[in-house]
Amino acid sequence: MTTDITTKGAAPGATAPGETVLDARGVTMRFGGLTAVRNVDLQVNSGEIVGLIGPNGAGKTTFFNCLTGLYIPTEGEVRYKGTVLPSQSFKVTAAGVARTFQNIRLFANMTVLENVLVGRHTRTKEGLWSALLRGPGFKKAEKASEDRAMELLEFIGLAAKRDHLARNLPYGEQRKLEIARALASEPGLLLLDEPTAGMNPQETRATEELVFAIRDMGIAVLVIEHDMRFIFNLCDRVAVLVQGEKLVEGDSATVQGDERVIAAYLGEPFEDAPGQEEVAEVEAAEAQAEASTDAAPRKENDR
Ligand SMILES: Nc1ncnc2c1ncn2[C@@H]1O[C@H](COP(=O)(O)OP(=O)(O)OP(=O)(O)O)[C@@H](O)[C@H]1O
Repeated sequence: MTTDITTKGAAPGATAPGETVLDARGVTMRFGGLTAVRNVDLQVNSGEIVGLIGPNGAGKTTFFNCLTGLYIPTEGEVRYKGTVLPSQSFKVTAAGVARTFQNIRLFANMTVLENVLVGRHTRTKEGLWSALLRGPGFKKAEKASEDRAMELLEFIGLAAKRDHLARNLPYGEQRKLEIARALASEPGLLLLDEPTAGMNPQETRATEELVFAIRDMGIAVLVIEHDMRFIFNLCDRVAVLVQGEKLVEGDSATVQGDERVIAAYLGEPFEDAPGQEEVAEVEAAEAQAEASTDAAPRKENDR
């Protein structure tokens, strides 16, 4: 892991301890007749890493999109540090909520450093176009921005590759660069959508450390991930979405042991051998089924 822990001061968007950073209430998102997210409440507090898990199509990304202004929820309200979030994504980023995407969305033909600088556009007066066109305003503010961008690249371990084109980075480094770009907007809350997708175990482990380091800088984190080892190692709290609804929320041990979560998502029914009561229950049910089959007249096509 190349994360430079010496850069680990409080981040500019850091949140005071004990503050509720994200407060989503009754969030519902319908697409025509399909309810992708139904009446979901979720809070993230300062200093927390919260996981959002669930089967494919459960509504996790749709919920993220409702938090970040990509979708306007059909019902419900999303507050960031007590204020209702605006409905446009660039305003949400400016308010202090940054995200990464399931499918990497870097500027492939820009350098590593330029990608991070673009992420800073909500924090510079010059704005996105000036940053892209390198106009006079941008030149003036360039030094301070570049220093901050380099700090972030040091933090994620990509400083040595500042001049490489983003498209030439290995996949795991592209994912890290996305995180650096999100951090460049100085968020108080970072939303990560499947940050370890496609990573090998070493890269996943390094990402775990990176997320802990981000949390330690005072940035709250909400993360969607299918890698359960990653989620249960990392998160203070985990919420489980199934068919758009929040099924369970709790610490890792509670969620891992919840039979509804096992049945709907984790898919490993029992860690231990079934107890005597369960064996007796199954035997009784089998005996009853056998008796009723013998008694019932068979239908033609059962033969
Ligand atoms: N823009 C959209 N228009 C219509 N239906 C949508 C739209 N976006 C998502 N859906 C549907 O909403 C449901 C939830 O999708 P979503 O992508 O949020 O699930 P997910 O939990 O993130 O899945 P995965 O783990 O596979 O990424 C799915 O049935 C999906 O097809």
